[in-house]
Amino acid sequence: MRVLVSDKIAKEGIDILKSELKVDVRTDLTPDQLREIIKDYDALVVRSQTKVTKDLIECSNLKVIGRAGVGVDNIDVEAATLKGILVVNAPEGNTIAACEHTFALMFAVARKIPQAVSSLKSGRWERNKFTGVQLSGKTLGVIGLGRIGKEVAKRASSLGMNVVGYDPYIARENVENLNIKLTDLDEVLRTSDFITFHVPLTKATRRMIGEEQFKIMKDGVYIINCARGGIIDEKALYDALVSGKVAGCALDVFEKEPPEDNPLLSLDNVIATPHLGASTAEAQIVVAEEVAKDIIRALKGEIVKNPVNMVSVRPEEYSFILPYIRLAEKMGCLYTQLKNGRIQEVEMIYGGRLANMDVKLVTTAGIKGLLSNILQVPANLINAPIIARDRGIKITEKKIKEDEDAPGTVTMRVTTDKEVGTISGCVFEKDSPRITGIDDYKIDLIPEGYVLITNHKDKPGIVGKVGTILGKNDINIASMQLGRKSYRGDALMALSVDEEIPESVLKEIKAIEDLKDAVFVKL
Ligand SMILES: NC(=O)c1ccc[n+]([C@@H]2O[C@H](COP(=O)([O-])OP(=O)(O)OC[C@H]3O[C@@H](n4cnc5c(N)ncnc54)[C@H](O)[C@@H]3O)[C@@H](O)[C@H]2O)c1
Ligand SMILES: O=C(O)[C@H](O)COP(=O)(O)O
Repeated sequence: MRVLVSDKIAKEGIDILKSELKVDVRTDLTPDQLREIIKDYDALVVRSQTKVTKDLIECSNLKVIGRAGVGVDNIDVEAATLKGILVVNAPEGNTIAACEHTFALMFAVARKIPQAVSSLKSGRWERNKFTGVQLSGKTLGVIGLGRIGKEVAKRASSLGMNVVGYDPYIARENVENLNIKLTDLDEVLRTSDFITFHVPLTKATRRMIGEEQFKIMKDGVYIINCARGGIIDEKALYDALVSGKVAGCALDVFEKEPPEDNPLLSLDNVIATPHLGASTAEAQIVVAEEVAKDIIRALKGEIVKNPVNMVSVRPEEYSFILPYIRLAEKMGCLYTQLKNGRIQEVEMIYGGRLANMDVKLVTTAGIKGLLSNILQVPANLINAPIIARDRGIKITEKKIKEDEDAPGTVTMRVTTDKEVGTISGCVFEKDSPRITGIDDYKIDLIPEGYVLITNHKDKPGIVGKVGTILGKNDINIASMQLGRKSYRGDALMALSVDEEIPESVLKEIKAIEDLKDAVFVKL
């Protein structure tokens, strides 16, 4: 497996990649050169510089794209998802670095440090020119209270600042102990002396601050943006800086990076750094290591720690849920081999301990299994929900919260235009998945290898006839499961066999009297 690293990441991450994969580090590539070679790689590792466009994704054979950092706005995640490419990032490693850089910028803009340094170095001693403002006692507006925003708020309080925050997506309890007044955007803009941004660049946050928002702000406000260029309209910011509405501004990020002839950089009251928020030795080691480990996990087909476009599993539930992920996929795979009809709805029903867990990945695995035998391009854990949605399949989850101490059970209830069918399963002991039911029949089948499933009348002789035909054709039976609805009523047999059953042999089996149907499945 080959990995291309196209932005500079720490050596520690490269070493981890090299321990298992063939790694090329090429930080000098033009977009055209990258496009030319990308088809030869299974994985791509980037920071914010490489633009992973739809076009690049479409001409690649990538299985995973790793972002050594938080923001994935340089990656067309939607295009990757549609192609079934996993995107992973390293969201926690640079939180403190970005938070500290925010304060570095806040102090620097408040005390005009860069301007004073450059004046002094050019031989001047201009003490009167560089009087600053104090942070203590001022109100800091924090827009976005995720990992970085919260760390900023915490430290601001200890500097004696009053903190007001805006983040419509977090629960109040999440910031309860942080001494923040959580309020609406207008109030934050109206009451703050300093405003700092910690939101991702999304459709909703792009230009969330423009001419109208500057009008609401206090005269002489200071702006710090260590999140993403594009969140603040740069033209409106320029005008506000020129008019004096904004006293000073500190930018680490720009709408276009590197900024070419950006008029903001010509203003005395603007200080700036070239996207250095995450650039500490410590943060770079952690993000490089994190992303490298996830790249290896992804290429091995293991569950990754920081998926961007796949539902994740809570770390504490990981080892319990993992065998159910495999089981659900087998259940889906069995269903489509066993039954016909256009799938309209899939209900995943969870019981026992599973009913208290986040089981989205188990559901996704079930859908992946259902789609696995019917599509040209195979479904995977990334694109299965999208493929299902595009095919008009409704997916629901139900949790039965009785008997929470019992082992987890999962039932896949599939509605097609012909019938409603169910497959049930359970994981015995530590890692021993079983199919425990097909429709109303109770069985105990290890979902592996080749299985012959028959529907027949429960009467003496039928099982023997099937066995004779298999024996005659040198097909070895590994195990047998029988389920029946009632004595001498309808019955189901699941025979695990060691060899593939050819169509001609299956035809012979189907011709047995009182045997209604026989299907050969591969699990
Ligand atoms: N300058 C740098 O080098 C640097 C370093 C790290 C991160 N960043 C940027 O900082 C951003 C935040 O990082 P994080 O780790 O704190 O991310 P995070 O996901 O933990 O936090 C983002 C917060 O923004 C909130 N949010 C989203 N949309 C919003 C909206 N429309 N209005 C208000 N709040 C909204 C979310 O609810 C979330 O709480 C990243 O997306 C990245 O772009 C920059
Ligand atoms: O989103 C991030 O992680 C930061 O913006 C850091 O970007 P970088 O890895 O290009 O420094």
